[in-house]
Amino acid sequence: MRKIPNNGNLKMTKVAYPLGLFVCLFIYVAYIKWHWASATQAFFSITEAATGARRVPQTRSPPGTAAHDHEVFYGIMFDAGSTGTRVHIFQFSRQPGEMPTLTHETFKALKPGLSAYADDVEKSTPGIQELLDVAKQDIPFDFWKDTPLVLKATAGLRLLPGEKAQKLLQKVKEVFKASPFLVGDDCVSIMNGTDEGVSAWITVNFLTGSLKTPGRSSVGMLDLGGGSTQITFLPRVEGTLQSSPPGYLTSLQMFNRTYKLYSYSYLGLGLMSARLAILGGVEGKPAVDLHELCADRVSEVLRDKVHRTEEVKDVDFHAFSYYYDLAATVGLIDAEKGGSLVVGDFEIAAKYETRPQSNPFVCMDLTYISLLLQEFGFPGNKVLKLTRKINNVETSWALGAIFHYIDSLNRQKSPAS
Ligand SMILES: O=c1[nH]cnc2c1ncn2[C@@H]1O[C@H](COP(=O)(O)OP(=O)(O)O)[C@@H](O)[C@H]1O
Ligand SMILES: [Ca+2]
Repeated sequence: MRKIPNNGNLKMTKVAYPLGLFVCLFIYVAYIKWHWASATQAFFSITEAATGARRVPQTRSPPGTAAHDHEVFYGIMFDAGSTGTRVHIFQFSRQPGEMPTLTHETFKALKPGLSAYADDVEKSTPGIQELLDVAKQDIPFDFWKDTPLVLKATAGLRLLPGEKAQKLLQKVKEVFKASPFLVGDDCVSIMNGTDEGVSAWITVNFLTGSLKTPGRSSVGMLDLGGGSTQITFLPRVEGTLQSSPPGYLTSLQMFNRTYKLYSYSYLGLGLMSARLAILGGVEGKPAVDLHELCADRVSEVLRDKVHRTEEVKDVDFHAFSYYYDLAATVGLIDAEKGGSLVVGDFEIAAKYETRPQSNPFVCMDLTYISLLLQEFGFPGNKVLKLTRKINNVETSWALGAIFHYIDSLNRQKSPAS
């Protein structure tokens, strides 16, 4: 029997050291990789369950974004306003480990508002169906069942008797439940006025970039609807916080920050409700100076209704809805692009409005806007930005509200986070 030379042990040692080192290295790398993967997975799973996020090739590339492997998800928000119902279909994209970004919005509006069907709720369904069809065409089939569908109603339904409003919401809920989208029990509701103002503030500040950039100063927002009007801004002056009556300050938590906002919604001071209030008291005598007569009535209607803050003079404000529409109607801004004006322009335009035949309300509407802004505390030389869209997205409360809704879905799925 041949004896195996003993230098085998030496050879084994020579091989074992590098092998052992390699195995250790392998285990270390595998551990790091697993640890990283489970950490990021935990982050994704929060939103994955709630929003149906999944990895797909990009369907619509936002400008300047490479079509990488990333998640896409959608959210549908119906705005049941007092003068019309609108659908906003939002497409979001998220790179691994990053915050979602809004990549596209599809928008469609119908008139009249839901409250017009208060006495015949069945008639409300074709319009809702039509807007749902827009969502079906816009969102790829695979995403339907994971896409949250929500309707929030504003002043029109707030002003209806409770029972009538509930019947309308119940009808919408039936239609939503029969749709292929993700529909929770809270899918239709009347939004409170503060949430409406705060959501619109979130929208403009998200779209102008101030929410993402700490330290960048925020902008205020002014929304003038048909039935109600909102003013929201982030006070910087202690006096504003001290002097605000109860119900005018609200706390918002967003992207790990807490904002103490001044926000108020005036129900009944929307443009259409103001018209009713103004005209209700006009006596049938011929007007000598239409603007003056009108201004007197508007002043009466607004008397002691609006809280004034000194600080609004110093905050940059974006104004939309009827502020925008009226300014565009009389040529103060470009109807497509929007623009800036000073508050006093509304009064000048009201005085010189010479087309009462073509639009009998213009003078009154401009006067109302002018006096409303003065009541808020804006001086005539205050510059306002009038915006309908920022980066191709509608400036409306809908985007802020879908953020909030998706966030609450996530928290329901993952209460510990
Ligand atoms: O998403 C939107 N994009 C553009 N304009 C909008 C949008 N939402 C509401 N508006 C505008 O709001 C005004 C009507 O207000 P609305 O019907 O929402 O009343 P409400 O807010 O008092 O319920 C109109 O000037 C309409 O053009
Ligand atoms: Ca509105």
